[in-house]
Amino acid sequence: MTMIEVRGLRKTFGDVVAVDDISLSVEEGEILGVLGPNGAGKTTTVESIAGLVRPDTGTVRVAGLDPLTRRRELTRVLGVQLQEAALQDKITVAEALDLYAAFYERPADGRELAEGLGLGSKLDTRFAKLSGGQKQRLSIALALIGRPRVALLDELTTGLDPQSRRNVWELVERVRADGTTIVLVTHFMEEAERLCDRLALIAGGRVVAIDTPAGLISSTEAPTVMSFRPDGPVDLARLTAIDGVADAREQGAGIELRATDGAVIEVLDRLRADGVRFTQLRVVESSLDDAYVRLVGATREESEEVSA
Ligand SMILES: Nc1ncnc2c1ncn2[C@@H]1O[C@H](COP(=O)(O)OP(=O)(O)OP(=O)(O)O)[C@@H](O)[C@H]1O
Repeated sequence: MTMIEVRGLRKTFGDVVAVDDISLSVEEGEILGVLGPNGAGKTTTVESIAGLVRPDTGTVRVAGLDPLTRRRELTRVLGVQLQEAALQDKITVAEALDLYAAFYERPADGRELAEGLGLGSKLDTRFAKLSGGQKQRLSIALALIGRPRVALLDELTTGLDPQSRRNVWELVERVRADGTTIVLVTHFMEEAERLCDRLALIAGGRVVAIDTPAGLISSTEAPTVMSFRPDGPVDLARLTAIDGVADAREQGAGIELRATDGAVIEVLDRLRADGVRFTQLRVVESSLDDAYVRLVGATREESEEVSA
């Protein structure tokens, strides 16, 4: 079942096109990661899904509901964590959890949630006295306390220390196991790869790629990175002439190139045929980070060409 459906979304603020044309859908129980440069339109997209922003054109459905006209029903299915949590300064962590839990028929146990997020010792602390990372974790707890069918998490772990980040990941994995559908905006590739079933790469207000993390990595032309240190000069042109080899270059005392899996074997054959000996051979799969930079970089070059 499709839980979130976004079609032809466009939103401008004066002259700024925040979202140009975005369509995507998220299936029930799926975690969709949203990645992209600052100002790409990620938050505007998520806020449109939450019904907090009115799109200029396009449609949004969450569990079949239009977030703009069915707000009351939507609050029962949707949990939202936005970038900046704002609560009254004097409210304590326990009070905030109780207050939010009261909105829902079947809330999660607030204490348990707080414990899982490392806030167990902060239940009686007032909001104003929490650190930035603790406020952030409280906002995650508040987004999830209603056991929502759909959770929107914007910059889930930005500003959290490594241990807190891992606690949050484990919590998200438990929530996923309950069947919650999640849209998660992140700038962290490790987080995206670990938690997300699919990733939408957004740049310039458009989806430039949407696929599984592995699919994005292998969609690049030359997904393998090979490096070695030769014992003498190497003719780089002879290596780049091999079908499937891209970007052969000198890197310090060695050579680094990108290639398809098949081309790596041909490179080794060519080196042997040319009598080149080498040490420190490394062959690794290119990372999600590489795929991100290449896919987002390609759209930047395109838009520069258009505006040039
Ligand atoms: N309320 C607003 N008024 C004016 N401009 C806005 C408003 N909200 C967003 N924008 C602009 O729309 C564009 C997209 O912003 P958005 O917050 O959606 O980006 P983002 O991808 O979430 O960025 P980041 O990674 O920095 O959080 C930006 O150029 C931003 O300045």
